[in-house]
Amino acid sequence: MSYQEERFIAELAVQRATLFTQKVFFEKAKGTVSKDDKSPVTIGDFGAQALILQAIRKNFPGDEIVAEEEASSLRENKELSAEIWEQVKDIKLQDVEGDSLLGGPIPSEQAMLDLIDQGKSAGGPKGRIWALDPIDGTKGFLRGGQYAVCLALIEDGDVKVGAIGCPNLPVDDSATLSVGIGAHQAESSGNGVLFSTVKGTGAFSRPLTNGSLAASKPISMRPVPDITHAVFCEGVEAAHSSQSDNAAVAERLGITNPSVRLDSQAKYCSIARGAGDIYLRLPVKKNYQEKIWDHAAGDLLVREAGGQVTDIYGHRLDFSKGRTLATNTGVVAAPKAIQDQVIDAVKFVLKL
Ligand SMILES: Nc1ncnc2c1ncn2[C@@H]1O[C@H](COP(=O)(O)O)[C@@H](OP(=O)(O)O)[C@H]1O
Ligand SMILES: [Mg+2]
Ligand SMILES: [Mg+2]
Ligand SMILES: [Mg+2]
Repeated sequence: MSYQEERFIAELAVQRATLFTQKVFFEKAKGTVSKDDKSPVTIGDFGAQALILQAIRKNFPGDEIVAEEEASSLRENKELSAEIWEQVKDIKLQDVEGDSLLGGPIPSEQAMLDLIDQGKSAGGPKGRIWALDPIDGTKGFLRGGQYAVCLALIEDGDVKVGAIGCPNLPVDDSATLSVGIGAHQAESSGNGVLFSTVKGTGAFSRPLTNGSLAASKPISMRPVPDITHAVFCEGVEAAHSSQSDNAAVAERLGITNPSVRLDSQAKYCSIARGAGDIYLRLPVKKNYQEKIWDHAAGDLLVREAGGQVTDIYGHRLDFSKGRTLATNTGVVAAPKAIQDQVIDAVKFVLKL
């Protein structure tokens, strides 16, 4: 199977949802509510999920979907639901054919809520399962930093297709990243990248547009002949990944370059295009299980760009265990040639 149709729909759906998130990004009030686990969700997360699930349901009605958000809190919060609908109802690509391929405008507020609730699959080892993170890095989104719209197709536990929209990453692969990117910078025309990949075909990027897809170009990780010159990409939120253990691993490897800190799967995207080399996500809480939607697309993108992605023990991420990576702990992503060296340093620091 070539997955060309899946890839095209995924790219276009992510592009349209990203347009929506950008609109919310520049609003002062983002309709933030706190979920049961105390993490934030916004108008941007809910709306992007509705738009992408509409596109999947229209084009691949038999597939299952594992998505991060659900609509129960919105059904009780009529005001927020109405606000989201107000923002979602007019979203369309300036490409009539493409927009109708995705299902055109969502017909009603009720239809929007029902779409948001279409992502409750339990996941697992069999069949075609889409994994969606409508906004990854919601805290970055709220801070005015990096965030990403992430979609992957998993078939029989194996990631086959990935598409990631990063509205605040520079189009230029080698541009230096500013982490505390403000609304002013984010609005500049040089930002907004759509990454995509199909297993066995390499990794690609293109500028995000508000219409049809721009031309894509292949990307790859950069060679690291001397590991002491490598650059880490790591998270901003200290509660999601241990920054002190990360620093200890860097020291063990002799790396003195400062880390590039950014929220979301923009970290996978950055190392996949050679704007950084190593991404470590070292556990903070002992029993935290990583979510499949936080990693599926990025895992394939990095591997297709010449990297390896494992957990802290060196085991490949296993997307067949349900909604979480239940058998993995943490993430270590690096160019293939140096991955073993990085794992050795991680094991040393974490005393594994
Ligand atoms: N204790 C924890 N350890 C690791 N990841 C966590 C976590 N608590 C929340 N997360 C996840 O971290 C993601 C953001 O990652 P990062 O810090 O790399 O930007 C969040 O995605 P969302 O923003 O989609 O909720 C959330 O799923
Ligand atoms: Mg979240
Ligand atoms: Mg996420
Ligand atoms: Mg999210």
